[in-house]
Amino acid sequence: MQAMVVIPSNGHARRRVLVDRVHSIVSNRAQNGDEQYLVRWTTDRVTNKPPLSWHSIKELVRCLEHVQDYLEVREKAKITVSVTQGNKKRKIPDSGLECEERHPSPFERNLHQQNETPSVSRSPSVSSAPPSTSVDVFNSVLDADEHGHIFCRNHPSADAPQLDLDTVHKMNRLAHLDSVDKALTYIRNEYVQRLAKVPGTDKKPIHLVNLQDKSTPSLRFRFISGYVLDEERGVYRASTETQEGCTCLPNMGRHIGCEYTKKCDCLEYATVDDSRLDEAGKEAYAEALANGESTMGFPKKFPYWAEGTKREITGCLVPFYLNSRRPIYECNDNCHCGPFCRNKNVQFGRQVEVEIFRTKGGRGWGLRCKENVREGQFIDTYRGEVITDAEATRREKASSKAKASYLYSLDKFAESENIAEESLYVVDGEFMGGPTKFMNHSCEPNCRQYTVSYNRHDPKVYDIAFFACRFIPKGEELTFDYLDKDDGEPMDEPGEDAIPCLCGAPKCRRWLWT
Ligand SMILES: C[S@@+](CC[C@H](N)C(=O)[O-])C[C@H]1O[C@@H](n2cnc3c(N)ncnc32)[C@H](O)[C@@H]1O
Repeated sequence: MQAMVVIPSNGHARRRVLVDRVHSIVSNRAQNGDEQYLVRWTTDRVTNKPPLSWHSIKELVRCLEHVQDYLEVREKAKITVSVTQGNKKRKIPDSGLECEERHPSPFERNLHQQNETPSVSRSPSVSSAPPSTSVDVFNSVLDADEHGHIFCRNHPSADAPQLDLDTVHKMNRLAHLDSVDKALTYIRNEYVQRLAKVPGTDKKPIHLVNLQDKSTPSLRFRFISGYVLDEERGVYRASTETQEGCTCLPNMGRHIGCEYTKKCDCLEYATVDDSRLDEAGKEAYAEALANGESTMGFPKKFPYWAEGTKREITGCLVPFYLNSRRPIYECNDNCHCGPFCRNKNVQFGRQVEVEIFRTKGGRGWGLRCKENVREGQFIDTYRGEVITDAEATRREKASSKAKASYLYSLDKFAESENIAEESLYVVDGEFMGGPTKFMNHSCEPNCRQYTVSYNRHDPKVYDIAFFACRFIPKGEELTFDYLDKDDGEPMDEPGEDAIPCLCGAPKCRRWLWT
């Protein structure tokens, strides 16, 4: 049962604004040394006077995504204002309205500079509530439930002070003068806390550093450790029955088990190692290829350096794979070879301590390593929602070309398996994914993306794994070539809305996307 209570606007530390009912944050102000934000509550009415109330940042700890959205709009509006000063026209944040330069009215000033005694929202059900001239709650009244969750009633109150959204947008000119540092710190701390909960961070942490400005990556992003398939729109993996495991046994030693590549079923589609074929073997292989037959029984290229080679390169990609675009087929959970099989690597996840950092050159956030990385060492996979091609096109159209793109097509086997473009899947790492979301493009990259499959019979869902293509010293930014171009391969002619590349490499192709 929810209790009708009077809620001090900067009340008890445990009181929290109920995030499910919040529409957005629409303003900010400084109040008695505290930072406050104007919450616009959801309502089923179409109105220019929705429920609004001021809250201390402490009460907004469950709504920091909304606060961050507001601060982003506010920051952009600040830039717009400074760019357009001089022609006396201003773009107003959020509303898209333009207004002539004007001075705030005394009412607006009052809204922003109130510093009277603790203000109180009025509830008709609380008869003892003192009459108040407070303007902390507008167009409605606040309630709280027994858990201290504050929410606004979903019907108008003629009793409450009135405030419309146009006035809020106009008074936001003053909001730009007030500090939002506390909110920025809360947002950053929240992000850091979330980073600490990402699976695998106990062994290999993910850090966050920003020496450029006070921003934090979006809190709307969710860290995930595996793909999230959009099953509602028909995205599925091939059935698990097709995910046959191999019959190699564990701990059989070098050149036995999966490394005895003639026998490992998982390597059926891996590249044949023709350097290990004698004349008769070469002939048989040519015949198998000509007849489109399975190459099972021929020795295959094993993807990783195995034990017995130098300890420091064990587990790294061998040059054959490193320098080619060949898919890597790893063993899977149905295999008999067990967890220590040397053909299992990427599936265990990130092995490198990384840092998300704000880049200097206008490329937003980037990712760098906190330890030296060896040539051929696995770094991490790209994660996200797996969506249909149609859904990816819809999302792409809905956002501008200049906006950061996080879409990654799973088209490796399209040609060989004759999969039509519209049947392909796409990984979208914008709203959920891993730290590789922050890897920027370079025309001379230090990492490269590889296809890693755990089910050779599923050409539509596989992992995209990043490996170092050369030694990367600790602290260097991790980059890959978004277009996966070969050295010297030219770009298409840039169109009108082509995006310039800011990688700064000597051999930069100049365009990120043409
Ligand atoms: C996958 S995101 C990389 C992370 C991104 N920097 C961020 O802050 O979230 C890709 C976007 O980063 C930016 N970007 C990456 N590499 C770039 C480059 N070399 N030049 C310009 N922008 C780049 C572009 O906006 C691109 O759409």
